[in-house]
Amino acid sequence: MREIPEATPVPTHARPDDPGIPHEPDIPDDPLGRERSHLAASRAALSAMRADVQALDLTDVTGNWVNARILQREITARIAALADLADTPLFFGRLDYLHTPGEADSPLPQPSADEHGTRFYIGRRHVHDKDGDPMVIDWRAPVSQPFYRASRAEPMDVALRRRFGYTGGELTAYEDEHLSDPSEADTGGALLQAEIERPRVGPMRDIVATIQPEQDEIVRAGISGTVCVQGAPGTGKTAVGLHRVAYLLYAHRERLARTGTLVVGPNRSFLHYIEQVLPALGELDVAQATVEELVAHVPVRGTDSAAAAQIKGDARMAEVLRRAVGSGLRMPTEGLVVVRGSRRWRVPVYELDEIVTELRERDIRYGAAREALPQRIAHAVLVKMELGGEAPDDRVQDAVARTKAVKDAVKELWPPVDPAKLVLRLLSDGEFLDQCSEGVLTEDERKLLLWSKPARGVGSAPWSFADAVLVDEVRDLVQRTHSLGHVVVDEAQDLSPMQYRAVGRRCSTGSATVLGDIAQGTTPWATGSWQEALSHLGKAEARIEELTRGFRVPRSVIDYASRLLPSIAPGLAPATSVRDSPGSLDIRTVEAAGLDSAVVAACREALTHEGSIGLIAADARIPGLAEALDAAGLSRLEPGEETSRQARLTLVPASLAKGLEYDYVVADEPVAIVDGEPDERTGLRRLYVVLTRAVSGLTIVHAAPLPRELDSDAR
Ligand SMILES: Nc1ncnc2c1ncn2[C@@H]1O[C@H](COP(=O)(O)OP(=O)(O)OP(=O)(O)O)[C@@H](O)[C@H]1O
Repeated sequence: MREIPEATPVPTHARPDDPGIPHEPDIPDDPLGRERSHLAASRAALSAMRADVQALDLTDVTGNWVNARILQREITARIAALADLADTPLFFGRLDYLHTPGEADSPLPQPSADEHGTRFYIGRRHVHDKDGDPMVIDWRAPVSQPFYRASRAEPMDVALRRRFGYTGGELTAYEDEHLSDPSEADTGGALLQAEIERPRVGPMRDIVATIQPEQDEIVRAGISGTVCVQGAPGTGKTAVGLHRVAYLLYAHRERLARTGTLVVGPNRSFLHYIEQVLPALGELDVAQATVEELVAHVPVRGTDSAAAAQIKGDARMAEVLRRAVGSGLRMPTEGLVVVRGSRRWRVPVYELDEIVTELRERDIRYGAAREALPQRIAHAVLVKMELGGEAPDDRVQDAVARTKAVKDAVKELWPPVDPAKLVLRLLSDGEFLDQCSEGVLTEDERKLLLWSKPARGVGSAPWSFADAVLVDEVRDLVQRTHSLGHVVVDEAQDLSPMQYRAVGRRCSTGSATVLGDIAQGTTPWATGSWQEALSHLGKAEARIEELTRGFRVPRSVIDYASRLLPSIAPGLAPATSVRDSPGSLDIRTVEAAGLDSAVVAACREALTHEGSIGLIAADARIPGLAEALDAAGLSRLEPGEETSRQARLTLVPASLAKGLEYDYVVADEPVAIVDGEPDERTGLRRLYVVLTRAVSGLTIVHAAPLPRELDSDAR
């Protein structure tokens, strides 16, 4: 980070004998020095906390080795969580309250240096001294909230908000806002601005020091409701989603430890990119998966045409599958006889009919009903036994349920369903498909669904990703999918209705955070309305929030990319940019023969700047550009590979650019990016994604004319 001069002189109420400041013999009398000694004392306290945990003797407290191992694992995790990371400052802010929080009505007139509890240092984790008094407060604690939300208009009882600036782990600057002092002017926040504009190297980092009020509202929203965030590129959706997970794990740790949390992202390189954020916030117990991974019940080796995938992803398929699952159900045509010893017990057909009808009408899973059926039949037998003077107990009922007669009847009336085999039959057997989709799908749609050659077995069928989602739906119809406590779905605009259902059943009893941007939807089934998407997710009552303040893309670049909005998402407001620097936008027109070498030259120039570089091109152009870079001796990374100071250039196929960002982006031949998609709107949306990945500058290199939508006169 850049060195920032001290923004504000000595705060009036900070004295060396303040409670938050260690009582050391040589306490510096300059404010920065005092803050540094609080940092040093906090680090010492943290290492004492760590040493305490390390010194725990488990021999007496654990009765057996299983307990000992569980405890040991927890302790190892706790020790790891208490590590003092050199490059993550222990605290980044300070709040001085006017009154002791929780006692807002208390008559304390001014923040007093003698009052404990009025001053809080805000950091990534809680640190306390040997007496248990807090030295650093977790950013997620309620007393930290005003750090993010308080304003001059609503100071939330805060007298002073101080932000700290660090250079290479050293506390080098601070900046104050006296929120309750009407005479102080708004200084704009140079530290905040510098932190936001810091160049990017390596994976995504946390934004815990600079979360903005509108983001904080989403981060701290209650766990019981689902929140959906429509956000323009770079407005912090991904960052907000990850911080929300960290917040929920803090506020509802026990509940979520039991039920689990999951982040769903569009692809592995995206998940690699965000992978470091939660551990940096001290949260390790969060699963990450793509939708493909969630539904990996069959080996996917086939692909669908866009038209076929669209139908397979249509919500109407849920009804087709429901019918398919129920297609094997039979009503009884004859009674059943159970032989026990010398006696025979008969369940007449009308009684079986009643049992089956009652089970069919109940809202339970196919598999659960199938498990209940033998017990119901056995119970009917038991009643007869009692009427016949016998006194059977529960074991007799179980034994009756296991008799061949009952098992045969169950197989006949309620046959087992193998989800993959059922979907295989649906996609191979035209008659069966007709029967299940009567009145739901058109003739043409059915034709699109059928495989050109019926598949012989589950192992060899040409399963596509969309088919795997169908199998997942059937699995859920047979047996309820386990629901997690909270699921975050990023880039959600690209999910099909059937994929929403797949994600939704994984949080059916929990809640979700849905993040996306309609303008960045690049699948043929991309959602046009969040309301509709949320109803497929099973969360129609979710709250929808919109973010438009962009933290990534500089003004000149976002204004340019936003020229595409009227064609790709007419209803959406263009993003603004909070970045002070207007950024650089450079559009170079070259001869077709010189395109590759001009692109290489642009990359070379970009490498003269600090930070990461992304060369983004249509997927079809990637092999050629890889060769050109190799020939020029420029080393390149694959998306998802970590950038370092030595290797900073990533060659990114346009199809994988979503969610990623680079300090400088070189965009190759926009028209090729548009033409790489099945239709023009999708192509322009893909281009919009590509043009909005840059943090500091964008260079566009093209030989073919640019799409006319980018031409300001054509708008
Ligand atoms: N409050 C903030 N302070 C500092 N940086 C921020 C803040 N909010 C977001 N950012 C940064 O802005 C960049 C964009 O954020 P993020 O990737 O979460 O946006 P997004 O809305 O998911 O974008 P996209 O739609 O393009 O995927 C990231 O580098 C993120 O760290």
